[in-house]
Amino acid sequence: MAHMHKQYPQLLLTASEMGMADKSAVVAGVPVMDLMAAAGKAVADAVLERWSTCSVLVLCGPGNNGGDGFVVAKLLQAAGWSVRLAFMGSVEKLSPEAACFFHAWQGEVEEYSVDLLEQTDLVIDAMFGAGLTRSLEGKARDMVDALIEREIPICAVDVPSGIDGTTGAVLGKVAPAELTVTFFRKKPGHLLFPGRGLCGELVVADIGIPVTVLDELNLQTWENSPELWYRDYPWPRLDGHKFHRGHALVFGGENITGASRLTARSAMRIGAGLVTLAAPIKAWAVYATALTGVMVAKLEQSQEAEDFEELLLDTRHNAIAVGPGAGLAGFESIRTRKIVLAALITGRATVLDADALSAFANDPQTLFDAINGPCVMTPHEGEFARLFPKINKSPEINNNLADDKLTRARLAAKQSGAVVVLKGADTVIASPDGRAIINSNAPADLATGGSGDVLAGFILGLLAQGMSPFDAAAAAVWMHGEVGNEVGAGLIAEDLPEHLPKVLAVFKRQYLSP
Ligand SMILES: NC(=O)C1=CN([C@@H]2O[C@H](COP(=O)(O)OP(=O)(O)OC[C@H]3O[C@@H](n4cnc5c(N)ncnc54)[C@H](O)[C@@H]3O)[C@@H](O)[C@H]2O)[C@@H](O)CC1
Ligand SMILES: [K+]
Repeated sequence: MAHMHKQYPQLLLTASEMGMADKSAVVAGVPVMDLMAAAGKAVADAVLERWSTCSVLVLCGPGNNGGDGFVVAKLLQAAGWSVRLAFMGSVEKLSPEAACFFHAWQGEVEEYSVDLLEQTDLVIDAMFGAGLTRSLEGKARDMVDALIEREIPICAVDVPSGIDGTTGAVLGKVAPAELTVTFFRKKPGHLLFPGRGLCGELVVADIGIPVTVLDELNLQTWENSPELWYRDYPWPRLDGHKFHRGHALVFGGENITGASRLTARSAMRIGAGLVTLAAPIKAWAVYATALTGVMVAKLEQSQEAEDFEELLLDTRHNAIAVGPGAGLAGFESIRTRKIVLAALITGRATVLDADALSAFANDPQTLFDAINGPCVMTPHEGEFARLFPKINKSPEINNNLADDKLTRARLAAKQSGAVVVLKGADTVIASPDGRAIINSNAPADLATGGSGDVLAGFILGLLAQGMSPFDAAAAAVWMHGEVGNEVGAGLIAEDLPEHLPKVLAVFKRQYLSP
């Protein structure tokens, strides 16, 4: 990710970072009046593009989000729409800019009342944006309740009111928008659930903030996109050789053999030159029968960990995956731990998933202490809670107001020394150095058994080809989402590696062609 430049459109800004960007824009000579006028115009334009003339109610709040609302109201009225405006707050407390646009509105200013919704076809939600600090109360809350109940189409300014733009948390209740127009850059709350599910279509509008303001901010959060890592993607070289493409090693248990097979096959599909699956002797025949391109190594009974260590003496095994189907019952748990530690002590690139994480639930520190090389952990929420029990309760988590996935993943990466892929519909990939990526292309179809085993395999395959753990994790998560979209409804985990070539072909055409 050496090429990750600050001005990439994928950068995400928290509320305070956005505030700093606004200030820098002003210092650079763009007055707040201009920013607010541009913000309001962007919203009005987006509305005019999508809806035909109708009765619109603009709900303005006490801060600058309301200021944007005054601008929208005036523009829609100028376009011939029937516009009513309701304002909550005191004019004296408005910022000079918002006050100026308030006075420019020549129509009636009404009080908040749910009766206003009677003859309303469309609502502009300019109640609260980045300045929201607590749950909505009183008339604003009543209005939101009524909006939820009546299902009137809503266009939200910046964020649907009640969403914390930094975390995606809902403070109180939120009426879902059909369209959200935000400014300059997306905010994490547009991509993290529950916020993401309430934004509807998301438009990012340029309001005249110069991109150079980003240089002054130490921004560390991006929306996942090939733009972030395609330059480091390990395409096979024409003069290459399978040995240049790495040799991945996967541990497979004896009870659930499908999981590690999916991992191994997925590592091959994404381009690992060779993949060996090491399996206990009891299950060896199952693996050997089922696998063709993937090689199978035998681990003798009750010395599986020792045999695995011996395989690791061969330094050509340059990337290792442990977890899918590794086993947790009785002695299996001890064995899984031994195998994980044997992998980590080599300092080679390692993916830890599923049982490899749960096996350390009682002693996470031993795992974290052993991580001294490139390592990617891929917990889902359950595994995360087992491995990082303190993080879910720590005060950094937005004063316990929100289940802030971004902060949790970052803290976990820092604490463990591994790249943490906190899985879900809004998977977060966090690096121990503080960088984080939110993924946004995964369809719901991916929530199916074995899907995580495939993801572990994609990461493994990219690590084997020499990609750095943060890049490999981001690329694999993105590919996983794309294949999910490619297969769509009816998807089963087995489909994922099989449809990957189609996704790779499109990706290659888009990002590798001259
Ligand atoms: N700062 C700028 O330069 C720009 C800001 N813009 C707009 O300004 C917004 C941010 O403006 P503000 O920082 O004024 O924030 P808001 O407009 O979101 O609201 C802040 C006000 O609401 C109050 N408040 C917070 N939570 C409340 C609650 N639950 N109940 C009642 N009152 C509550 C605060 O005390 C404060 O008075 C952005 O979302 C965007 O829409 C745009 O105009 C573009 C330029
Ligand atoms: K809003």
